[in-house]
Amino acid sequence: MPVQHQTDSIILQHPEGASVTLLLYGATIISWKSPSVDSDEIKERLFVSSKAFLDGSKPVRGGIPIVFPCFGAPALPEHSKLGQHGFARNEIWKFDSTVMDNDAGVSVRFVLETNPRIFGVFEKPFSLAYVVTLAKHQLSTGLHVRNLSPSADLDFQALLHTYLAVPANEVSISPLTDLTYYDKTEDRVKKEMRDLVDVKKYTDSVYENAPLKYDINWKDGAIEVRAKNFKDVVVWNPQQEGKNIGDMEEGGWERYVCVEPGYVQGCVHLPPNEEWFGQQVITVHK
Ligand SMILES: O=P(O)(O)OC[C@H]1O[C@H](O)[C@H](O)[C@@H](O)[C@@H]1O
Repeated sequence: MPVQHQTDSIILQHPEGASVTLLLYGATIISWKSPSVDSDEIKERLFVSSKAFLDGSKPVRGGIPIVFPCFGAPALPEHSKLGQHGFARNEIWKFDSTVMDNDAGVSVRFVLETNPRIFGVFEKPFSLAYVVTLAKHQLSTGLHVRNLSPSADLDFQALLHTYLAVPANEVSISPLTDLTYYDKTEDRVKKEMRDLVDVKKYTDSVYENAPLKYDINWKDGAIEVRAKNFKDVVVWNPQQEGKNIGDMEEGGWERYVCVEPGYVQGCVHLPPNEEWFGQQVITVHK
């Protein structure tokens, strides 16, 4: 069965070996396995900490949590009751439909609508849909945000917090040269001078108006991330600071880099009754 329904998760299975496991909690993808281009060996492509909570008691430390409607601590007055990274990553989403199921791939759609708990912290009428598409070497994740208000804008930030399983001390991310970024580790704005960005030291960088296509390379691997409408990208690896993260496994920071396409500098002002779509497409090249 290409789409398997478990009590609290959905498993997608591609005929040529790729698979995805998604928790309904947060619509968080917690596993993406894919063959390499030059071999049929199936590898896990996402990092999830062995200390992550997968029981819905806390956002998952790894995989692809969805950040909405604020990134980091809330900045807008109407977001003031929200926690870090908003509520989408810690609400239970509903499976909506299988969008596609053929030899090219399998695609499923999830939805999140408001509920009394969300309404208590965020009164704006909205609906979210998340479309996950699995192909042999590719995972696409698209977030649709609909403003259900007939009269007021919906202001939000959104981001896909992707933990790529890579050797962090070898990996490079490019092209980010000449971009302006906010270095959260130093609380200041900088210009990126490096052609190849690494995460050998504690890195928490928010690149603004980024090129929407990123090459993530290391000795034995190559992954490309493309984005649509997520104009910014965050590169995060805590290095030894990871010891202060309760649900991070010891040394986990050596096994991933977060490359997070998002709209997080400023926010989307979505007019009444309109829809916005942001997407990332991750392709395994090696
Ligand atoms: O610990 P979390 O709430 O999951 O956030 C994890 C990280 O998310 C983003 O990458 C932010 O830029 C970081 O500042 C933050 O530490």
